[in-house]
Parts: sequence; structure tokens; C-alpha cells
Amino acid sequence: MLKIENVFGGYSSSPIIQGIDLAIENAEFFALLGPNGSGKTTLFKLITGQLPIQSGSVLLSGREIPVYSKLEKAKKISVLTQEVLVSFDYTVEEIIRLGRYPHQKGILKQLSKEDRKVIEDVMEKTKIIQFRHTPFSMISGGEKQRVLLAKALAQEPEILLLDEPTNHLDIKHTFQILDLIKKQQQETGLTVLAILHDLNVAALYADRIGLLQNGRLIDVGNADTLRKEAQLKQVYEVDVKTGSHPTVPKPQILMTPEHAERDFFDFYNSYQIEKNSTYIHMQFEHPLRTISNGVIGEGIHWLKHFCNFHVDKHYNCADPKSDLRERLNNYHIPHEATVAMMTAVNLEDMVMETKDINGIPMLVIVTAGVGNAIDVSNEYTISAGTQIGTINTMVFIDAHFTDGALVNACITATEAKTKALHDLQIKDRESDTIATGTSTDALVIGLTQQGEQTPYAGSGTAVGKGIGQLVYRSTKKAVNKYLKRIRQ
Ligand SMILES: Nc1ncnc2c1ncn2[C@@H]1O[C@H](COP(=O)(O)OP(=O)(O)OP(=O)(O)O)[C@@H](O)[C@H]1O
Repeated sequence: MLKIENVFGGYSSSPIIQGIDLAIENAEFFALLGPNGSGKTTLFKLITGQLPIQSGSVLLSGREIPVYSKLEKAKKISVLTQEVLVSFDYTVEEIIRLGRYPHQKGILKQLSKEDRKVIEDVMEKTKIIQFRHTPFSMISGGEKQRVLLAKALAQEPEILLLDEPTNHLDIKHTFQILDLIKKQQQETGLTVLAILHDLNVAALYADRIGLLQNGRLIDVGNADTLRKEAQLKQVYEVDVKTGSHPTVPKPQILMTPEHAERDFFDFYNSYQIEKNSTYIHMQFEHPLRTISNGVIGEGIHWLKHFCNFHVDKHYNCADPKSDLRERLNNYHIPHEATVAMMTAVNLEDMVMETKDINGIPMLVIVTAGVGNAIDVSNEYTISAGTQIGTINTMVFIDAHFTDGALVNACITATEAKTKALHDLQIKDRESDTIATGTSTDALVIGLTQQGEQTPYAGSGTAVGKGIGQLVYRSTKKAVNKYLKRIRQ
């Protein structure tokens, strides 16, 4: 265990590090974060003994750092700093050999069989074996970083101190190096203390993080500590918003630049609609904040294109995502900026309604088929039908919603659709009860994010009522058109 007890120290009598207490457990990955000049490197230098401690103590396995001899210390701690100081033009392998120095015995310090094995092993792991005979000066910054990590690992330390280990690395090599360090931590019990600038990388790799400001640790905790937006804003003086990684249960931080202010635009003059028997394509001049379950563009995004493609009623594609992407490509619609859904109903029966509700412009587009109408509250299992039956709803609003209000809007729009089916007495054929929707309904809510932010869009709000009324009316009309067509 590395124990830092009330440590003060720096470069002169006025200390940079001002009373730090921190215990880093064995086999822990601890990330030290903080803005430039906050004292991260200085703290490292106090830990390694490069700088004298003015007061307090640093204990390594229960013993004070200054008590260790240089060799003893090198077996315990290895340090990877940003400063690449290699005075002679050693080859890559020669540099890594230096890492074995603390383990070599005798006056001649010959490499043992074990030393050679470790050197081969770390060169393999850090993927630098192909450079083993290349002079260090002739490899790139990123490759140098990997060589120095290999040297640090060759030392077989208990604790690895890393000062910005991914400084020169591209994203592939950043993740490769950190994955490797993480693996060492998990498989060999290596303790890692790393100075990191990238908060998102820290959130993904560190077990705990410490936030340093003006030489003081102002917070220590797990990755969720990075969800404290106000604290990050105060420390880094940048407007941040925290979200979550979509697949890893860790926070991710998004920075808002000053130039992010957007010019006001007129909602009704900001879109074009193209409609034919193959597709409906709504294109907005500016991206809208969207929430959707569309085949393409699902989730929460900023998107400009909203498409509803007609497919055959027996459509049965193993990979609808690729299929829709190809369709979008054929019409030169960028799939990466699009919500796309599909329907087997006749697109001529689309209903589009616009209305200002309480001064908030709204537009709703619905295509509806109810052949697969389902009462979701019924217990029977669904048999895959081939009926035309999807209600696709697009709701565009000139308002500014929080993410919570976006979810509210989904609920409101769904309630309105269900009410329309209720009033039209649309039934689930299997149970002969009133249907609540169809088996494959799709919804997109798009917001201009203009005006004051609204935290709610439920049925108790004016904007929620507006969504409800427009979706209800449009759904009813679209279903009636569908019923009329199938009766013909
Ligand atoms: N050799 C030095 N002599 C005197 N003061 C120094 C020296 N090195 C750093 N400092 C000062 O100590 C303070 C902390 O510096 P330090 O390098 O520890 O910050 P840091 O958090 O590692 O910053 P960065 O993120 O920019 O690397 C800064 O105000 C810096 O100017």
C-alpha cells in the first residue's frame, strides 16, 4: 500500500502540495486528475523522492520512502514520465534492458535467463518487438511511449507511476496501452497511479480518481465523482455536462465550447419535405435534438434527416439496419445524420399537421397501419404476423427540452396514440380487446432547442397537451385513411 500522510512540499519554502492525505490500495488503479499547474507532477516527485518532503510522510509497504535504497525503491516503484531523456542512442531493446537493472545480481550485472524472458515478454505485450534493434531516436513519439512503458514493466514493480502515459498516442494506441496496463493490474496485482488529463479515459480505467486543485485533493472517489458537474466546472473553468457511456456503466464528460451558441432560426422555414411512394424525407436546415427508436438513429442525438421508407408487406430482412442504410445511400441521405424507420402502409396516406400551441410551433407526421394492433396488457404470446401494421410518428417542436422532457414527450405521444386507437375501437384480433399500439411502432421527437429550457413535457404542461392533441388527431386521421383503403 502507498500511504501519503499530510504531505507538504514543492520547489521552495512555499509548498505547492498542501497537506495531501491519500491511501492507494494494492492492485488499485488510481487516476490523479486536475488542471495544469495543480501539482500532479510535483506530488509524483514527492512520492518518488525526487523532491524532498517538507512535512508529512510517504509510506511504501509501511516504510518511509527515504529509508529505501535506490535499488530497493526501483524494485518497488517504476515511473513513466513525460520527459523522454535518453542521452545515448540506445536501441529499443537496450533501453528495455535498463529496466532489469534493479534485478541483476553481481558486480557485472549480466542478464539472466529470467531477465531475458521478462524483456521478451514486455516487448511482446507492448507490441514493440519489431523495433527491438531500431535506435530509440528513430521511432515515433507514440512508439517511444510504448518502449518506455515496456522498460517500466520490465522493472516488475509493485507500483507503476504514470505521468500522462498516453500523451503522444492516437486513440488506438491510447486504448491499447491502457488496456495493457489494466490487464497487468488485474492479472498481476500491479498498483497503478496515473496522472491523466482525459477525464473520459480516467472514468473508463480508474477504480478511483482524485481531483487536485491548487495543491489540495478536493475530492476522491470512484468514477461517479466525475458526475459532479458543478465541481468539474469550478475546477477546470469549462462548461461540462456529464452523461453515461452507452455500453460501459461509467460516466462520460462532454465539454461545451463558448462558440456553441446557435443563431435563432424560424421553425416553419427551416425544413423541407419530400414525399413519394418510396419514402418520406423531412430535412431540417439545422440539426434537431432527437429521441427515437428508429431502426437508424435510435437513442438521443442531434440529427437533420427524418425518413420513413416504404417496404413490402412481406418484408422480412435479417439486417434492417444495413438495408435502410443502403436505401439512404441510394438517395444520398447521410445515414449518420438520420432517423429512419420503415412501414408497409401506403405513404400517400401520411397525415401531416402543424399547429402553434401556446406560441410553440409543432409539426406531426403519422403513417398508420393497424393490421398488427396489439393490446400490450394481454398475456398471450405474440405470433409473428405478416399484416401491414405499424404506426410511425414523427413529432417536431420548436422548443428546448431537457433529456427528461424528451422522455416525457415520448410518453405523451404514446398516450395520445393509444387514446386514438381506443376511440377508433381498434382491436387486438387475438384477444378481441382494444389495442394499445401495434407490434412495431416507431417514434421520433425532434426539438429545435430554441428558447427557454423546459424540464417537463407531460400531460400537465401546455407543450405536453399540444403534443397529445396533435398526435391524437393525426393518428386518428391516419388510421381512418388506412381503414378506408383496406376496405376498398
Ligand atoms: N522545477 C520547478 N521549479 C519551481 N516551480 C515549479 C517547478 N515545476 C513546477 N513548478 C510549479 O509548480 C506548480 C505545479 O506544477 P506541476 O508540474 O506539479 O503541475 P501539474 O499539475 O503536473 O501540471 P500539468 O498538468 O501542466 O503537467 C506550478 O505552478 C508550476 O509552475
